[in-house]
Amino acid sequence: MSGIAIKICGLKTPEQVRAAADAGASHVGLVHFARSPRHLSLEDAARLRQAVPDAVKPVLLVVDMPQDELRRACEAVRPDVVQLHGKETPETCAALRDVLGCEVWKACGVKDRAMLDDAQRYVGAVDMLLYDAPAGKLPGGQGLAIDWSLFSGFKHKAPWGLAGGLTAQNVGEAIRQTGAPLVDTSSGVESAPGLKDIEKIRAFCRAARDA
Ligand SMILES: O=C(O)c1ccccc1N[C@@H]1O[C@H](COP(=O)(O)O)[C@@H](O)[C@H]1O
Repeated sequence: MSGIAIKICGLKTPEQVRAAADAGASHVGLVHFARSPRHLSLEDAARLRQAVPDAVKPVLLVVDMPQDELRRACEAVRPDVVQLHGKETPETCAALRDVLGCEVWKACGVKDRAMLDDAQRYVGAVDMLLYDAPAGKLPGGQGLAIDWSLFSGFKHKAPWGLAGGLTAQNVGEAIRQTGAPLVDTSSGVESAPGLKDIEKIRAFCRAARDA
C-alpha cells in the first residue's frame, strides 16, 4: 500500500466525513465560498469539523477572503489547513501563514509550462502548492483535469499536490505520470454538483492507494 495523501473536498455531512476517513483520506475539505454548490456557512463548517477524526486533517477552503475575516473563520472552524483558491498573492499568503497558526496551501491554476513556472513564486510563502486547472466560471471544483505531462521532468522545490478532474478511473494514471504525493478531488466523487457519493469516495481512495 502506498503512503499517498488523499484529500476529499466539499464534504457536507458527518456520514461523508466518516466514509472518507474510513476509506483512508488524510484530509477532508470544507468549502466556504458562497458561489460553490459545496458551500458551508461557518457555523455548519465548525459543526462538521467536530466530526473529523484526529487522524484526518480538516482543510478550510476559501477564495480571496480578507485577512481579518479569515482569522475569525479559523478561530471558529479550527482547521489544520487553509486552502486559498483565489487570486491571493505570495505576499498575502505569507502574511496569512504568519497569523493563522495553521498550514496554508495555495491552489495554482496551470495549463502550460509557463503557468507552472509562474506558480513557483509561492515557494517559501506557503506550506504546499496545489496544482489545479485554471479558473473558469468558478475558481475550482470544475472537474477539469490538468495536462499531467507538464510535470514530466519538473523539479519541485516545495511540497505539492495534484487536483483537477481526478476520479477513481484516472487517479492511478495521474499518480503514475506525475508522481504526485497528494491527490485532491471534489466533483470526481459526486453524483451531481455538491452531492457526494460514498461509493465513489471509497473507489477513489482505493484507486489512489493502489497506484
Ligand atoms: O469545490 C468547489 O466548489 C470549489 C470552489 C471554489 C474553489 C475551489 C473548489 N474546489 C477545489 O477545486 C479543486 C478541483 O476540484 P475538482 O476535483 O476538479 O472538482 C479541488 O482542490 C477542490 O477542492
